[in-house]
Amino acid sequence: MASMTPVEVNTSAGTQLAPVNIGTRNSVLAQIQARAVERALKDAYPDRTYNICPVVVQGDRDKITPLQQLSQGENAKSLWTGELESMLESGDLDIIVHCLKDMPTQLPDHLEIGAILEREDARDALLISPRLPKETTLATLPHGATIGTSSVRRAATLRKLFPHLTFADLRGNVGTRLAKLDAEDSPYSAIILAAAGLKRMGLDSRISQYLSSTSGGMLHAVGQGALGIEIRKNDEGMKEMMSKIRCERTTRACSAERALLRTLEGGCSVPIGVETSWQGGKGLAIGVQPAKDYDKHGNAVEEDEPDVNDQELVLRALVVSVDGKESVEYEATRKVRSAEEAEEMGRDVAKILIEKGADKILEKINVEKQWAAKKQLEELKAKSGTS
Ligand SMILES: NCc1[nH]cc(CCC(=O)O)c1CC(=O)O
Repeated sequence: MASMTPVEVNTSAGTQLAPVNIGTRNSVLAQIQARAVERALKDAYPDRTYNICPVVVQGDRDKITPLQQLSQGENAKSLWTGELESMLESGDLDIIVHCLKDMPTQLPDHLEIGAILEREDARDALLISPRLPKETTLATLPHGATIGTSSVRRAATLRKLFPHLTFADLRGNVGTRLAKLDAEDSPYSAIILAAAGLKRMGLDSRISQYLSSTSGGMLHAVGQGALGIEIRKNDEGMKEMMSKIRCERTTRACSAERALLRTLEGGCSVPIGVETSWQGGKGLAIGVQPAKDYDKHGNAVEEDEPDVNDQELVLRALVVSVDGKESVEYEATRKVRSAEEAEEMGRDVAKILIEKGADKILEKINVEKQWAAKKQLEELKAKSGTS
């Protein structure tokens, strides 16, 4: 089935290009995202046909092993993307739709990001147990309240800012996590999820507080809220199609974020938070202008955007220790005229964070992670009766 260039198929209607096979995880959210990409492609190429192919991946199958251990070492790459990437490499798929946040910063040799689409809300969101008042925020949660999250970044940042809160693991797709929050005997007072996923699923009415540097002091994950499309490097046909649906502003911002993460050598499970915005342009050189403005309901305010080349990218980044006691933070502002220049900015900000002590924080986390993995392995062996 390998199709490095579009295959021509003979039908009664004449010669036709083969359908574009779109790979996706099989969760509800993943399939909504795949349909959004299909729609964008259909708009640009109405004459092509499209096939959405949902695939069950390892990360969705294994719900027992703690995420941090699952994503150790070589597993880190394959957990959410491995099976789909094999199908892309073999030609069974032509593109894979990913949450950019779940994509490793280093891709397999023959694959690349073909396009990054316009970003949905990049922020994290706080959702409150139905037992608590809807207007509850991080700051007004009761002392000792338990927050459900499996994200080291989210827990570490919140430990730093809200030491009165406690944290417990919470896994599963968005629907499962909401059900666990709402359960009568739920151990959680609140959970934190990406606003983007909730908005895509039409569940944003559940959000009690949108979190950002100016609300709750939370920075989001690298690439959060954006979709990344993976293609084969040598697939010129797909490259051409991708160029019609990419978003330059999002591509530059996320390129800076991903280069920062790559330089700090962090996987998706390390406590690095970022926030990017664009400022200036159109004679608005004074005054910060967020990448998107949001009204009081959390909806993006549409306005004429200035030319991205007239603007400056603001990149803020935070590295925090797991206990929340140590952290380094930095913010840079720069004109970036291409994705490559944005990557350079990301690397430069990473170097400054390292100079400020980020390497020591990350080194300690890696040592602790290896120790925890070793301990877990020993426990498993002891349980199964082998030595
Ligand atoms: N960690 C899992 C994950 N990966 C991407 C999203 C959805 C948001 C996005 O597109 O970035 C989520 C869920 C969440 O963090 O709440």
